[in-house]
Amino acid sequence: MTASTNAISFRDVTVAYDRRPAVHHLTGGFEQGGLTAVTGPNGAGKSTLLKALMGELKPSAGAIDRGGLRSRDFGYLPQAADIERRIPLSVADVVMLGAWRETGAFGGATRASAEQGRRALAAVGLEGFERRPVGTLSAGQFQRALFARLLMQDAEVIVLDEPFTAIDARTTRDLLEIVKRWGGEGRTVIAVLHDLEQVRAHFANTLLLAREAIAWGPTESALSPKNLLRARAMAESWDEHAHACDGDHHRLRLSA
Ligand SMILES: Nc1ncnc2c1ncn2[C@@H]1O[C@H](COP(=O)(O)OP(=O)(O)OP(=O)(O)O)[C@@H](O)[C@H]1O
Repeated sequence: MTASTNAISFRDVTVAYDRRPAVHHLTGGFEQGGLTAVTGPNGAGKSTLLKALMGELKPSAGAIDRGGLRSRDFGYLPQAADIERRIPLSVADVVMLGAWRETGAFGGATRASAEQGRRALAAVGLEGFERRPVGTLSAGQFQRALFARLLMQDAEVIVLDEPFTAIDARTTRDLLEIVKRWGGEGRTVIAVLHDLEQVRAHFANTLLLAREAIAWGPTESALSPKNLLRARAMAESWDEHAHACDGDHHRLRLSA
């Protein structure tokens, strides 16, 4: 992968909580256009990596080059648990939030954006749900509404954190089609996923993360049995009380 084909590059990036690295000395790039999966064991730093990419967390070392992309070029769907669903918003409200670029922070929906919102709801199979409070939706329906919002955002880079976790098979299938369409349109999609069969079937590139990169490249080779074993071994030997990263280039301290 050459630098010129990367939309976003990481150079020796470490992201730490209380000086304990969750992502450690990560170097590599997300290819421009197409689908890249981020996978790895629990606690591997996948969500942390996305938060750093979105600018929500600041690396304690290294640099992220977003290749001139601005924050408005990114559409981000955090993990379900991170999203507050008890606020009294309707499905239409949630979807129209994706149009803020056109409507402005306090502007009302234009006729064009309202029509776009209806099309987005239809695309995710939620016609007729406009007035429903989001709190009354099933998990799958809520995820569909959030995908409709992403459709409205029309972002160049779409960042998804476990978009199909706790989502029924039919919804997963429908939303996966939208993800594939985004890739086909030349958008860059970066998705944290646990289902390796899904990754192998639909994602050309994969970052296999175990706090550091085990592999980052074409999915077939990134998810080789050898790499998967190594990722698991790394996870089993993580010492949650590991020493703080002192900025050197050693790997994470592993317990004996
Ligand atoms: N806000 C936080 N404060 C302190 N430690 C955190 C925080 N968020 C995550 N961590 C720790 O950082 C490490 C990486 O967490 P992260 O959520 O990024 O992993 P993940 O790969 O997304 O995990 P999972 O697959 O379980 O969602 C874990 O050890 C986790 O406990």
